[in-house]
Amino acid sequence: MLELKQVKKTYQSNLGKVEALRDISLKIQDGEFIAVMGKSGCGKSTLLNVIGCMDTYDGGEYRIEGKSAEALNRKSRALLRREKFGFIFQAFYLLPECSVFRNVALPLKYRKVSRKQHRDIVMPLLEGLGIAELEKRMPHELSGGEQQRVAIARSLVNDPKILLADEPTGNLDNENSEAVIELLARVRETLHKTLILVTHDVKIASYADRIVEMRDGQIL
Ligand SMILES: Nc1ncnc2c1ncn2[C@@H]1O[C@H](COP(=O)(O)OP(=O)(O)OP(=O)(O)O)[C@@H](O)[C@H]1O
Repeated sequence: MLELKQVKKTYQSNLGKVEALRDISLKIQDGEFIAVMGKSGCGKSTLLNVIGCMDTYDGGEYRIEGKSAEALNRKSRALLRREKFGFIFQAFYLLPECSVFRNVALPLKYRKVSRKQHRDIVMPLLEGLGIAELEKRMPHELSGGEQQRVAIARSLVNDPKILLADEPTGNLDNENSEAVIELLARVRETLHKTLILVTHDVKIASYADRIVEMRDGQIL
């Protein structure tokens, strides 16, 4: 379970202080699918970054399976991030010079999983997501929807419990958006993941169990 209690995050910029998160309290149960919605600048990405230990917070409390995220140093935070979370972004962030297979296998390299094992881990994932035939293609040879499917495979390769998706359909047309959200919903269901997804799109959010609506750094 993930639990945030009155979490605060303030950015300092040239223009002064920005209170991106103001007393956010939220409990997310294992296996839940949550959509985070709200106007541009209301703090959705900041919330996702704090939840995924990509960013620190400066007030309140955040517990991951009962453990406080505050006490963690940089290295422990990075380890926790790698072990527990899979990330999916609007811009896919595939490495342009690497094949589909190598993009998906990349997180295994960082975990020092032997090369021999890469195929046994990556291919079933690609098959499950219906993209095994794309394994040798380069990212520029893929459609947006295919690129996002590859990014989803990469997010799953370390078998994280929690998937964090920031506008995963933001760069896709309607047809591909629907295919990607249906895939994410199926992955979450069959692999028993917790899914937290930021979206502007009401139709995409309607797939979630619960919608969290934000405004000016707060949950409505
Ligand atoms: N690194 C930063 N430095 C200063 N201010 C920041 C920084 N990152 C975000 N902000 C500010 O914090 C607030 C929340 O930003 P955030 O990106 O979380 O919003 P968002 O709801 O995800 O927006 P969008 O839908 O446009 O992606 C905004 O006012 C933004 O300008």
